[in-house]
Amino acid sequence: MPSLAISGAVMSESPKDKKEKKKLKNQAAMETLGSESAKSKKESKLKKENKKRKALEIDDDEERSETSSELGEPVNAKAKSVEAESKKKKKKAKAEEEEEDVDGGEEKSEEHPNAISKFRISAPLKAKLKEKGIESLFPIQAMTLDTILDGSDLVGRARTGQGKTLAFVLPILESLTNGPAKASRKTGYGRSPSVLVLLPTRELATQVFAEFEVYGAALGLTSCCLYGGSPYHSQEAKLKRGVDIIVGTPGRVKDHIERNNLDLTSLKFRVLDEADEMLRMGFVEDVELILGQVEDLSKVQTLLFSATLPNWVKDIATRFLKQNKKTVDLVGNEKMKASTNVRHIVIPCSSTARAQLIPDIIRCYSSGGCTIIFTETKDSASGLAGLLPGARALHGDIQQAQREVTLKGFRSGKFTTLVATNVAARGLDINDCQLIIQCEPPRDVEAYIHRSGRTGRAGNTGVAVMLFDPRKSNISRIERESGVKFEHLSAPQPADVAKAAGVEAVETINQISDSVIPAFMTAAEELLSTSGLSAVELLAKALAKAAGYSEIKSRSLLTSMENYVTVLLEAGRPIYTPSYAYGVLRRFLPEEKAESVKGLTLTADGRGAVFDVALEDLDTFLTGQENAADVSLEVLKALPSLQERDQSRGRFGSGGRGGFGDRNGGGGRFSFGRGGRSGDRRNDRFSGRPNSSRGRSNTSKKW
Ligand SMILES: Nc1ncnc2c1ncn2[C@@H]1O[C@H](COP(=O)(O)OP(=O)(O)OP(=O)(O)O)[C@@H](O)[C@H]1O
Repeated sequence: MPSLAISGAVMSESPKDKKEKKKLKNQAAMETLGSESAKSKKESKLKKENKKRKALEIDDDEERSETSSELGEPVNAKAKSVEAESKKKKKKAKAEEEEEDVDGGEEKSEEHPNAISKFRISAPLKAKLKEKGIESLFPIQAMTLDTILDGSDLVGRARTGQGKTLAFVLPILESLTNGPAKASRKTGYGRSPSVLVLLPTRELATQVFAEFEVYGAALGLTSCCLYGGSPYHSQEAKLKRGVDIIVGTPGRVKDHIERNNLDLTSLKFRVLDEADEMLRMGFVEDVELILGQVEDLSKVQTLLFSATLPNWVKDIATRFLKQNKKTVDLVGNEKMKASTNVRHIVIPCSSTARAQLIPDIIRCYSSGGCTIIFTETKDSASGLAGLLPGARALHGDIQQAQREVTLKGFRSGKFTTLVATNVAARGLDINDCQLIIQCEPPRDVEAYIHRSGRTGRAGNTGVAVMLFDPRKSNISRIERESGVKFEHLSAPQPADVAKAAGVEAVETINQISDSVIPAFMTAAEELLSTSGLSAVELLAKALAKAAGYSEIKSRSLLTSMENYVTVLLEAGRPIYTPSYAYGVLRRFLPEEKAESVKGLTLTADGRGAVFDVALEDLDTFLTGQENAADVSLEVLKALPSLQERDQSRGRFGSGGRGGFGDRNGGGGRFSFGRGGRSGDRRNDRFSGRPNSSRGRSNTSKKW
């Protein structure tokens, strides 16, 4: 089973790597000494380990049996047969281990099962991998390398951040220089490319291109990146000289074909990276045109990789990949589809409270690393970036040159908060990205998986926080479809955040030179004698100032708005509708006070309603309830389970009086929600299925 391999490789971290390095050193020393016995011992050990490694890889026979069926199904059938097979293999591996223990097994436990020394990777590439700190292959890489090198078409799926890029980069480079594609690939000045990699976004294209540049250079191969928004001239010049590998977005690649700059007739490899996204964006026709350029389909290998392969992608795989394609699916039918290295948190928050809340979330969850915030629209990305100190926006309306500057600045740590649309959701690999914040639930589960997967990469951990408005969002669908078990938390309370800030402020004070003391001594003494506060209290105030606090506000649990508190209303009988709850409030409050509550939502048990009350009105509410029979109001410390949007609709319909619309006409309460009341342009690309009728000019504007 795939999971066998996952556990082996993903866990490979520093202590083990140190051991591996030591082991490799030992091996090198043995070879230098020319010790025949050591050499033969090593060879026989390598043979055995190769066998074991093979046991972790896909089985050719099993794959053959699945090739004619559709993409989604083989995984099930395969899972069973692989499970039986893997039991056999486990037994066999155990026997081998015991055998090795007899003849010096102490070495065995130190070497990683997927150490790069064990793979068909040539010396220069191995050296480059080591230079980049890569000593062993990740499971998706280990399980696909031989298959690709041996010439098969392949569909590869692994969770975000598990190294899918190198899973195609390495075997392609090897095949072109030492493998089957070597003999027939074009060489020399003006050569047409051997490899085409298509991806959905410019940022991702640049990133994958960089990998080909680094590893391709080690083997003397050249690459070119083709994406829109950048001048044609330099791309044309490069193509004219001849390159081996093209990485690009469909629109610009198509443009170059139409301008006769690009000849794709003799490709050896075609890669569709994040194919589902590319097709969802409406690039189907472009992709078809591009893939259709190859003259002899039997001579080209097609590879398709993504962390998500929605069912409809199987049609695409059937159309573009050979019938006998192989499938390596490390997610398969496992419940959890999102990254397992990420803590998935949801916090209720109204759109109006986001800008106040997000800095505190960053303070509490970013561990000092960088944060990507996802918004649904370009306007809200720009708007939010403007409100958050030191943040920058990234979306499709920003000039390409500026997009590149922004991403470079973010990667290099010049600023630590990026506010982006889905343009940054796929594939981007940003070092030290600790926290993802989604301002509202995305429309589909794939977007959730990819966005949250911008953290917790390559075996690291991270946190993904999703804000949601319980009255408008349905997070249980995302939870169900992604297999994520959300941690339901309330917004960090300002007092808690301030405590954390106090610790930082102590550091700041400690760093101040003692030389300042004499100058401030007199003022300090005078303050102490006149303020009526103790020295510790005054010091606390000084720390607050150093941390940027002049007061501590309260924050509601429900909408996360400052200076509001969340209250539970019960009326001695079930509360079935919001209008009934408003009716109860009007029994003991003036009309305008009853109408002033924010975010009124029914509890999941149907016994009450929760809402936010302005701190200044709280007394009026609490005193008022005493005059109403059977009514109780309780200021909440934790939020109870609430009814979600669909639940309420299903039960009560959506159009009734006092429904979940904004009773105040959109002002102040959730006024930026899904209905687009704010006039904010919403990205319209998630139509759920690829829309071939949408033109490129249309789609290129979406983010
Ligand atoms: N064998 C390896 N050992 C250590 N690090 C690796 C290895 N392979 C890849 N990485 C690193 O893991 C990170 C994630 O890799 P990559 O971007 O290819 O993931 P991915 O599976 O394509 O993710 P996504 O689905 O989000 O696009 C990168 O920083 C990459 O350099």
